[in-house]
Amino acid sequence: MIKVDRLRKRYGTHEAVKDLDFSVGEGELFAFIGPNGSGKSTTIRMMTGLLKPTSGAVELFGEEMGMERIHLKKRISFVPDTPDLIGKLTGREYLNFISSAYRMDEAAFREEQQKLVEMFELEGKLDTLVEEYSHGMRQKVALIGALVHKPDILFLDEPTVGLDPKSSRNLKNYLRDYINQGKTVFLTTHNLALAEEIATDILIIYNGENLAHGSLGELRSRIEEPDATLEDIFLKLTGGS
Ligand SMILES: Nc1ncnc2c1ncn2[C@@H]1O[C@H](COP(=O)(O)OP(=O)(O)OP(=O)(O)O)[C@@H](O)[C@H]1O
Repeated sequence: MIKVDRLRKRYGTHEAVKDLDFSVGEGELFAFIGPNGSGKSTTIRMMTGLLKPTSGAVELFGEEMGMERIHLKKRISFVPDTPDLIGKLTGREYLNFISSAYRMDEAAFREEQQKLVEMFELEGKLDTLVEEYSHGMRQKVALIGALVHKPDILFLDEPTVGLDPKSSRNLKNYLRDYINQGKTVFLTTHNLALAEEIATDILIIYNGENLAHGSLGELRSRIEEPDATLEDIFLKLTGGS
């Protein structure tokens, strides 16, 4: 579903992402973790065709991804770390806009929207202007917009930031079901407990480079601590105490 090949990004003289190589298959949840400024958002923006790589390539569904690849973009969703929704629309108008942009069947849209609105406890709040929503409510509407058309690949940059504990848990369960249906999820997060619980594959990026990659079990073997948590592994490999 995803293949990243020697991906690099330079901002001026700063090498933000250096020679990243990995792939993600169907039914996998790939957790991309790393300290602040390590290159996660830069990578995810290149993967979703929002930022041009300095060199290297990203393939989605076996085809090279790029800014103009609309037919690939139709099959994915991306929720950035700070979703920039249109403030003068209500939540309902925003979701209707998403539905028409993705040419969704009206009945399928209504049914899926209803499920997601219940999951995030936004009943009765969809007719409020987005600019009047709290940060968490905006995050929820952005997530509903990303999930409602059931993309084949879901890219999430820090999806649980701003969500209350119940919504975080509901999202976690939703993502688990989602990959069980053969969909693919690529997420960045500082919530290592969440990544430990649901990721099938984990990559730790450090200063733009692949520091470690594998399943939780493989990462535990790498530091020779069979009972280590992902937090233990992360801190050990990135030099934390
Ligand atoms: N538009 C830009 N121009 C110049 N430098 C940038 C730009 N965007 C990011 N950077 C730099 O690239 C590096 C990687 O940033 P990036 O936002 O990808 O990190 P991140 O891992 O997502 O961080 P965080 O966990 O804090 O969100 C940082 O050193 C950052 O300062």
